[in-house]
Amino acid sequence: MDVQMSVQSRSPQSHRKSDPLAILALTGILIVALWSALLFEQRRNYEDVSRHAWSDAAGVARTFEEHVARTFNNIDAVLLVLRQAWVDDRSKFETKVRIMQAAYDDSLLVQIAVIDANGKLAYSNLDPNAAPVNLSDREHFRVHRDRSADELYISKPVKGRVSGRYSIQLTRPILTHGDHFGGVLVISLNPSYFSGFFGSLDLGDGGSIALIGLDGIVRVRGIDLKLDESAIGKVVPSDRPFMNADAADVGNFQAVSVIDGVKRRISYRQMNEYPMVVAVTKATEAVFAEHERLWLHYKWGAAVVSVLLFAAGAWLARAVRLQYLLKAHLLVANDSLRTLNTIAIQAGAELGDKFYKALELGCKHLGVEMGVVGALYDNAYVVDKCYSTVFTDLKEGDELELPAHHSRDMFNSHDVVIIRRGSQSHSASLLSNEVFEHECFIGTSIWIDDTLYGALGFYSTKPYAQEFDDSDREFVRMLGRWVGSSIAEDRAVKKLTALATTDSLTGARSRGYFTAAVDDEINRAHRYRRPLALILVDLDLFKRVNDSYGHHAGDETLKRIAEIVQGLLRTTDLFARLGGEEFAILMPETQEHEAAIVAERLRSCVSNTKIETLSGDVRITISAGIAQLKTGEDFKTIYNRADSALYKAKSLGRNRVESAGSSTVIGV
Ligand SMILES: Nc1nc2c(ncn2[C@@H]2O[C@H](COP(=O)(O)OP(=O)(O)OP(=O)(O)O)[C@@H](O)[C@H]2O)c(=O)[nH]1
Repeated sequence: MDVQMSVQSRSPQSHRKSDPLAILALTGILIVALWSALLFEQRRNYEDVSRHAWSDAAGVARTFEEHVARTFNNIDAVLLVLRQAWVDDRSKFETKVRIMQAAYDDSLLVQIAVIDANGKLAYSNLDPNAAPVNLSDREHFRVHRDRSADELYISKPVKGRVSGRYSIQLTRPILTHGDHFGGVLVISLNPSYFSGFFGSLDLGDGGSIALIGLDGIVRVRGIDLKLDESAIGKVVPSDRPFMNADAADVGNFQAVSVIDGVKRRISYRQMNEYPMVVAVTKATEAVFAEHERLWLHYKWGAAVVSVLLFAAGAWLARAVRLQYLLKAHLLVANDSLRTLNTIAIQAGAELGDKFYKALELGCKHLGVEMGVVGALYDNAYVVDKCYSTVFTDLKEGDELELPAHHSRDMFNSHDVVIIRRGSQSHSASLLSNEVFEHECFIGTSIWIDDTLYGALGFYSTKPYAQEFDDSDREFVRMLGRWVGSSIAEDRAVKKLTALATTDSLTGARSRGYFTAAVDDEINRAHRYRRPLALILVDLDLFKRVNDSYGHHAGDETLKRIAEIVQGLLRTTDLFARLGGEEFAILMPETQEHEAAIVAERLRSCVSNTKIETLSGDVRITISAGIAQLKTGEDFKTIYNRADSALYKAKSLGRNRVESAGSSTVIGV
């Protein structure tokens, strides 16, 4: 059978790549979205924290300013009262000083002192008998003496010669007799009073408060709830906004401290009544510490989620891609099988040809060199068909050693088995290595109605030429089923054909088959002018057998006689039961006298045979009429002549052979 078949290669030409890519793109978008949302949230949170930090610092600065102003106002009031007392009555002055001391404890009040017009210490509450040290170099003394205006002066912090402590000095001039400069009244305040005032307020690590003169000199600086003595008297850089005369009275800025190098957010307020600025600071690092800590957690969390998302996306994309590949492979395999089926049906292929085409298709599809369909008998594996591009010695009927391991697994499991050289079960191969040095194998058992028939296997000599995948597995499984169903179909067709062409009782050809075949033989005999003889055989007095032994014995007799006749004929002779107890024998290449010899032999054999039936032994004879095909004769006429000869044999007493005889027979 010449069957043309186009087989697609195992690699599908195209498959949908867009979906796996879309999954990856979606994963990428999700990751970008996650990070965008996170960055947005981080920015928002940063600005929130920043805003709160500014507003906290501004609030504290406002309160601090009020506190300082209130304190300065109170102390100024005290200065006025004490100055009046000093001028009026010394003892009254000392009484008021004691009252002041009691009212303002050590936490605020460091010293109350009076300097006379010559700059000599005239009084100190710390040591009423103190030596009259010269304090004319003090800033406040010079200011009051030179200005001669009655105003409060807040001097730069100094370390007291008497107290030995840093203090902020609030002073007023003493005016006598028509506003003449009579000295200076000094109240020294403890800077810690200001720095410690905010002990209950949390400015965070590195947060500070400061009182700074418009001259840029630090009066007080408290940091981490303690007075920072080292900062007292330091000059702040001139680039600070509050140092600018045009700057707003209230403001915020960020700068690195010249004192400790820490970056801070600073909220300042210029005091209304005094040439002072209050500044509240928060260390930038401390402000954002919590924010940074959270952000670090979020970053790690997002990184982990991103990695997981990516891994899940990649896994999904790969799974989808494999799915598409598998589907594409299976479609190719399915198409190939459909092609195979169509071709096989259209061409009315023989089973062997079907096997061959299936093996050819399998080899091309899988990219291997050899395919074998074999049947399994007790202890042997017999080749039904082999297709090979490299090896041709293996042919139909070759018997192979019964395979071990992998094919046994295959036979046991109904499933597809894949073997690669080096794997454990390779050692015992389906085909010994002397026959075919194969490196990899894929095969499946063939089952017909739950009965093991054999196996379908494909082999490659190339070591890792093939990575058999799930689609190959499915392809071989489908091909195995196809081969199995082809065998089953072939068997069914043969059975049906046999049923239609054979007489079910005697096993001789049926009347229908005989009638169809006889015309072909007659035509051939006429065309090639070859002799053709027809013998009609009829059992003698068969009715009596039925009557005497029963119908079943009659059947047995018919069957036995058919066996005898069939056994004495050539294979080219066509023996058929025409009906009842009448048989016909069409004998190509046979002349009438030769047919007569055969008929005589049949007659003799039957008459000498005792036919054993369940009802007893039957003895029967046959009569035969013979005719040889004449020129231009058809079946009907040759039949009639043979039938006449048969009639004659019956008439002449049965158990006889009679020939029609004719001078015009062909093939003599
Ligand atoms: N048991 C059995 N009997 C059959 C079958 N077909 C036909 N017969 C019988 O064969 C007998 C034929 O009888 P007849 O036609 O009278 O011929 P005969 O008895 O053989 O007599 P002659 O042909 O004249 O020798 C009939 O009784 C049929 O019933 C069959 O398939 N089985």
